[in-house]
Amino acid sequence: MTKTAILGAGAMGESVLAGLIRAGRPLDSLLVGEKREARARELTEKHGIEVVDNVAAAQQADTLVVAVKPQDVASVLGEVASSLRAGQVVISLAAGVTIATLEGLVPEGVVVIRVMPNTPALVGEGMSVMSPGSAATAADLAAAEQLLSACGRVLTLPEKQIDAVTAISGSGPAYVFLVAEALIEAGVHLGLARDVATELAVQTLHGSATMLRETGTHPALLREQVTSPGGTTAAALAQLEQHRLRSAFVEATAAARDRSVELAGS
Ligand SMILES: NC(=O)C1=CN([C@@H]2O[C@H](COP(=O)(O)OP(=O)(O)OC[C@H]3O[C@@H](n4cnc5c(N)ncnc54)[C@H](OP(=O)(O)O)[C@@H]3O)[C@@H](O)[C@H]2O)C=CC1
Ligand SMILES: O=C(O)[C@@H]1CCC=N1
Repeated sequence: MTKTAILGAGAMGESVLAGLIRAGRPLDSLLVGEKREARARELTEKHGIEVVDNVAAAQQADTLVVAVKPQDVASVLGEVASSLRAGQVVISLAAGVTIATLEGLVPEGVVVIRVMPNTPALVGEGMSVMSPGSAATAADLAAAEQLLSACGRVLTLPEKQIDAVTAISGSGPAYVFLVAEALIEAGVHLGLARDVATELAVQTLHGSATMLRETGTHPALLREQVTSPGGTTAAALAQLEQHRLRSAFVEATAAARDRSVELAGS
């Protein structure tokens, strides 16, 4: 089996790592590049994974998943560049780091694929969008898709859409977790015990997402089914409309998209 190394096992890198392990990827086909001793020990204890330095990871792996902060991508790829060889695949998860920048940081012939994942990869329910670099073949893309599909769903889109993708699915889990938090707090405000409010909110989010996925019905129709004329839901939705929830999402995602564009220039 080919070897995959994850350089930078923070929130996103560890989510991908855990997703791959959960999907049954053999531990000896995975490596992590991590410079901090204590974190390396923690990752080995938690996942049973071999942790090495970035250069050793680059030498041993066929595919490198770069999951460091956008501002650290250049230094990490600079560190491993002389160990990279033609045909090796570099998958960058970094927001705002363009394919052109990535290709300028690796030797010619190294395949670059830019990916925007999200943290539900941890439980095999991630959403990843891939944009192929100029040297990527159909076989490289198929292999990357196979790797990422262990962590959830995968789409391939042109790079020009990646900033918008980042705003919707990359950052998206944070919006959903914020909604969960808000619903739980609202339940507590209404007098429910916190654990009860949490169970109600989490199962309602899970059930609603499953219903969207399994029925394929438009969310507006599903919302109408909940909204009895003159009832409780109509009263609540009127408040959410008055507080401009829809335009808050339009403005929030535009801000995320703009920040992704801005990161490309930094
Ligand atoms: N978090 C998310 O939901 C998403 C993140 N991303 C992208 O993933 C990337 C990582 O983000 P996130 O996980 O949130 O950030 P974190 O800060 O949680 O993770 C970055 C990791 O990189 C490690 N690191 C830093 N320098 C090096 C190095 N030289 N060699 C090896 N490891 C190094 C850090 O280790 P240490 O702590 O020891 O410094 C840390 O574990 C970003 O580029 C982000 O844009 C993309 C989609 C979603
Ligand atoms: O907040 C960020 O910049 C990263 C990219 C998408 C989600 N988290």
